[in-house]
Amino acid sequence: MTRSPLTTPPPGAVVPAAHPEGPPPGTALGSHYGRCFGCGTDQPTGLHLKAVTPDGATVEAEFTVGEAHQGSPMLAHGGVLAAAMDEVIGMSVYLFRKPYVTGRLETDYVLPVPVGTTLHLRAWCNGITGRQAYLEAEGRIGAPDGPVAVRAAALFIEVGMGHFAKHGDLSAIATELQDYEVNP
Ligand SMILES: CCCCCCCC(=O)SCCNC(=O)CCNC(=O)[C@H](O)C(C)(C)COP(=O)(O)OP(=O)(O)OC[C@H]1O[C@@H](n2cnc3c(N)ncnc32)[C@H](O)[C@@H]1OP(=O)(O)O
Repeated sequence: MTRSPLTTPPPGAVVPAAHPEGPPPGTALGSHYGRCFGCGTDQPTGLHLKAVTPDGATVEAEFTVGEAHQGSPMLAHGGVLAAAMDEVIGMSVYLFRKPYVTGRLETDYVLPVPVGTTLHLRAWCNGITGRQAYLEAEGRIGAPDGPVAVRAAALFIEVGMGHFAKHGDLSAIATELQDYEVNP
């Protein structure tokens, strides 16, 4: 991954262990919000990511590129692929049971991804320091050990629940985010 200093964990950043109250290894993660473009089942043209955590601290997911995800004829749009990386990385940092949002997302596009391809995604945390979480993901074509088509590195920033209350739909937040710790 070609990573900038902004997405590279500084010395002292710690890779967290699985949260004691997090999902056990092998758990399917489901959708965190029905209308989410990344994982929501109520979003017809969304990505419909299907995710599982193999160890409580990382995420593996599948995304099948559909007709609605094209940029050029029968090839995936780069922004859609970035959205898939954002989503799987977001799912992985949420395993630590605090609310985070994407601050920065960097993407390397390695291979074109035709419509109909199932991308096997994997995301993991390289370290957390203060409110900053440094994460990475990759997407492989056709199988978990298939050729790498896309890589991403990200900086996620921990926010209080007030972030979602101030900027989003407060009534939906109560049901969607009730599992996470509320920051002071
Ligand atoms: C299961 C769930 C899956 C979800 C997957 C999808 C995730 C998403 O897509 S989230 C939506 C997209 N992201 C957003 O909308 C975020 C919009 N941005 C914001 O709200 C704000 O800029 C926010 C919250 C990131 C930071 O603002 P704020 O809380 O005021 O913190 P701020 O003081 O600016 O920054 C905190 C630290 O992070 C650093 N930082 C913040 N943003 C960045 C950035 N883009 N690049 C580098 N550093 C940054 C700051 O420099 C600061 O560092 P330090 O503590 O060393 O001074």
